[in-house]
Amino acid sequence: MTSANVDIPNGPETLPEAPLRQSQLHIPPAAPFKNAASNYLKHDHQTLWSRNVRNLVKEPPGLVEATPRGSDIIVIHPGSRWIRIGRATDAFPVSVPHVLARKVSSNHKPAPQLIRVLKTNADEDAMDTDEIQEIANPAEVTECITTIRAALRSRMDFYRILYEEDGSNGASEFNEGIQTEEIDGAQDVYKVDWVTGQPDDAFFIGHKVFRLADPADSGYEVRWPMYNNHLNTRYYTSRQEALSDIETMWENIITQELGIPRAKFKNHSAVLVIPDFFDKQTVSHLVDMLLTQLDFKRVCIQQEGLAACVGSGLTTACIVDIGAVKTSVSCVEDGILLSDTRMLLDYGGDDITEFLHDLLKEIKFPYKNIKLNRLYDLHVMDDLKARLCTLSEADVAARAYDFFVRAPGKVTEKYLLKAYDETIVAPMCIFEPKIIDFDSKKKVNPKRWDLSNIDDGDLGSENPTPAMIISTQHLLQPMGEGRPRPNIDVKFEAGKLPLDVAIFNSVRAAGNEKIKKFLQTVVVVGGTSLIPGAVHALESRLQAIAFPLVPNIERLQVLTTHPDVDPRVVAWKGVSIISKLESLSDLWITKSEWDILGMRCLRERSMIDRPTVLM
Ligand SMILES: Nc1ncnc2c1ncn2[C@@H]1O[C@H](COP(=O)(O)OP(=O)(O)OP(=O)(O)O)[C@@H](O)[C@H]1O
Repeated sequence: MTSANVDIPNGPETLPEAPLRQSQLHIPPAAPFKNAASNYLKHDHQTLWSRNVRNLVKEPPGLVEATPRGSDIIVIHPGSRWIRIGRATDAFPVSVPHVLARKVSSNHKPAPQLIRVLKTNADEDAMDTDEIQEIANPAEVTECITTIRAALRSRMDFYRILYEEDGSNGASEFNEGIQTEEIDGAQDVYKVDWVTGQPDDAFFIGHKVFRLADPADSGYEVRWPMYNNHLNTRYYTSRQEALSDIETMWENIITQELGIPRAKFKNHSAVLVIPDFFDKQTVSHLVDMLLTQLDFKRVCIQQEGLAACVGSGLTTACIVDIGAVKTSVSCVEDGILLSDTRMLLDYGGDDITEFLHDLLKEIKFPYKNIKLNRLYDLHVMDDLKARLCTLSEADVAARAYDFFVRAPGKVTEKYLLKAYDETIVAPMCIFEPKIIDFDSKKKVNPKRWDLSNIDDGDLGSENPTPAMIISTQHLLQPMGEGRPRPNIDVKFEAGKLPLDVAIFNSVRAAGNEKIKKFLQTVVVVGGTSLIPGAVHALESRLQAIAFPLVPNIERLQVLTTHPDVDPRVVAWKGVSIISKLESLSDLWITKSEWDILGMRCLRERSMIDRPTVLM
């Protein structure tokens, strides 16, 4: 509106301003602060969350009491190799290999297996597929093995254990002369009942995939949909494909193993256990799938580190979870996982399996035709790893072992094998990870994944944590006067750190005053922590790092779970305990909240950076 006082030169004739107000609505002046008495949106109970929780618990009282608390809660802990799943009231979860074999059309391009071998061991047969693409430089590999052996020898000298210079040569000579023994099917108690896919078998899941004779020949593709802390972007051609496999697997496992019909999923709640350093996009897709496709009543998110801490009966500890593909380190203090302390290491038990395979080939492994991209051969090597490997120097000795190869359509073969220090050199790679070919672990395989179909989340959406930044500081130093800082991928570089150094950096990131507290309770969990001697191996190395650097440290202790508790399921167990707590009622995400708030729910409805009231 033009003011009457303003003179507009040569403008239209202006009328004197009418004595009217701009609006007939009464706009009240702002209330003086001291008189503000409204409680609107000042209390938790007024939020959408609380209203929804109140609505959810408005069930007939008889119904609430009829079943034990937690019997309608399903705890799902997906990993790269295993998924653990069960009702919160179950003593133990069902453990199923997290793998699916899906029928594919005949013109489907098979997925690459990405198994790495040493150049000396690369066999011609394997080379004609595009699987074994990552071949380590033999000179570098030999140098790394020499470094590991030197470290082993100095530890054995320290413990006054004799190292046999000729141990591996002796084993090699023994293995060269080995004859196989054929075992009659009737006498083989572990004989495999091989299955071949029928035309209407669209897929196989879990243990059955290992019994599928020649999946490729029968038109099936074997897929592991999770890898590390994200969807398996190295293996699939799209995110949707991976999610659809996960949905098929989870639905089948819940219906068949837990006996809950699909129609009753809507009466159940799901707790999803996610990695400490999780990939936001992956978590978002999984929550969406649980609420939208699988139709669960509500979903809650818990992090592995906190879960393992609770499962170990502690509220404060530094948790080290050594899995198949990844190793996570994080500190939990009074029921809060300290985000700054999270470390995600890019190695695990599978690297030990591969390295053991390489080392055994060097000493004339008697089963010459082994290929780790065949599931039954992977099983042979995994089994040998579990029986042979040790991290205790006192166990190093030239010993003979037997193992059986059960291949489809063939008679079972029994082999003898002798090994010396290979049994300790292989698992020592977690302390000397230079031997691991990290470049082959890069997230996206450009041969398979449509790069135009990628969003930021598929390439990792979380920023590096302070613990990761501390770990790579030496790489970030300016090279000299006026020279720019190198542009490095902090998460990737921090993922290559030796386990003992990574743990020390994690506790350092908690702050100087807390270092001693966390070093007093370092808890090792995950499948790979089952290697005998792992606790002492870690404790002695951590002491060597921490004692000179931390003043007045009295005690440094590495623990594992109680012998009765399987370290592979301890995180699941912890979540099953948390799920039954009263305090969890604040943390459920319902479908309607997810529809309105989406990813915001993850921030506001998870225990990430929030204390768990353990009562
Ligand atoms: N007795 C054992 N000795 C040595 N290693 C073992 C033993 N039992 C299992 N493992 C190894 O533990 C690993 C599986 O551990 P776990 O079940 O914790 O992994 P995951 O949760 O599937 O994987 P990730 O945490 O990497 O996503 C495999 O590499 C397996 O070979």
